[in-house]
Amino acid sequence: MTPVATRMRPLPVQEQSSQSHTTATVSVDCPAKTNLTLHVGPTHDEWGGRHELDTIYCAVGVYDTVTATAKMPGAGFSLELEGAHLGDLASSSSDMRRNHAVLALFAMAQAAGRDPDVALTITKRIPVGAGLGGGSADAAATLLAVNQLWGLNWTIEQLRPIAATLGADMPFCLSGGYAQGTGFGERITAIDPQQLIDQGFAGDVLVGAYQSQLSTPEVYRTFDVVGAGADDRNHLQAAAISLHPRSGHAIDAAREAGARHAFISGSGPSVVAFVPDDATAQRVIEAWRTAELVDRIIRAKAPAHPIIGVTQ
Ligand SMILES: C[C@](O)(CO)[C@H](O)COP(=O)(O)OP(=O)(O)OC[C@H]1O[C@@H](n2ccc(N)nc2=O)[C@H](O)[C@@H]1O
Ligand SMILES: Nc1ncnc2c1ncn2[C@@H]1O[C@H](COP(=O)(O)OP(=O)(O)OP(=O)(O)O)[C@@H](O)[C@H]1O
Repeated sequence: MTPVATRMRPLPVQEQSSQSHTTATVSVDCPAKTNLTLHVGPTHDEWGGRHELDTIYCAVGVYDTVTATAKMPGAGFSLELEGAHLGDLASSSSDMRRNHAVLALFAMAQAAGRDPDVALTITKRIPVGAGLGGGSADAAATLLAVNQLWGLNWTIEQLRPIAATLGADMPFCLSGGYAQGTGFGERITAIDPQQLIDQGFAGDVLVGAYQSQLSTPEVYRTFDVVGAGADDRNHLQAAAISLHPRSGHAIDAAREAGARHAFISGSGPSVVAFVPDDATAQRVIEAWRTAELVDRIIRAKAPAHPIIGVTQ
């Protein structure tokens, strides 16, 4: 499919400069995330009603690219989105001021005491509303890019509290790899990867993606009613499958075709399958395609990490 470029509506409350003054451009490739385990506990009022989590995050090598370019002082910000699969971000009712990358830019501007005079471009490859943390990846990429663009040199540990104000997954997305998340998902602890690698949670991954999106709050609300399946490492899996049954069939097919692990990614509806070799990958792809159990298949590697590049 030919990629479409969507230029977002200009912000009415701020003057947009037609001539941006480029001092530097920083591009960050930020990977998607999945949850190798996701244990969901009770809700907490002090977290805005969010649930207590104990999760093992894993970054998966499907990357969005966020490019940040300095603009003239007072020029304000701009946002451009590119990509073949923009989901509800392509809708005319999508408000760019609510885009996670823009919220991240504003959070950095506030923390640094600066104006958000930055042009952002997001090349989206992570499916939207898919349980793959695409918005969180874009926010994390923006924090990393602006940190570099403004020469702040803040450490990841200094950036994490800013990321935590934006969402549960964002602190993890700053570093990628594997990590444990507790609290509402925002408290990140390093873990020894060897056991996960030995269990087959590394190497080749197939992502089964869908045109339809699932709303994360709706999946949590459904979980509150249906609970977790007896053997589910991801407590949101039964809720996501009840809302999107094709994902359940895709999990069954991937396991039958020899995937070492196949599960709902986060809040779904995407399915992630870890495969031990190329022959198994081909069998899973064939099974998914023949029965039309997914709409799109993305091949990737895990674990993955953000990549920061300064182009000027
Ligand atoms: C499903 C996961 O991706 C698993 O890592 C996360 O729990 C959700 O991550 P996220 O989208 O970054 O989450 P947030 O933006 O903080 O919250 C979105 C919504 O998800 C629900 N939510 C999220 C995190 C959490 N610990 N409990 C929740 O109930 C709430 O309805 C919340 O309003
Ligand atoms: N930069 C962004 N990329 C993707 N979605 C965004 C972005 N900014 C805002 N959103 C909105 O956030 C919603 C969730 O999108 P996202 O791709 O982050 O889903 P998700 O991975 O299922 O989220 P979660 O992290 O809650 O599991 C979408 O409805 C989308 O409109």
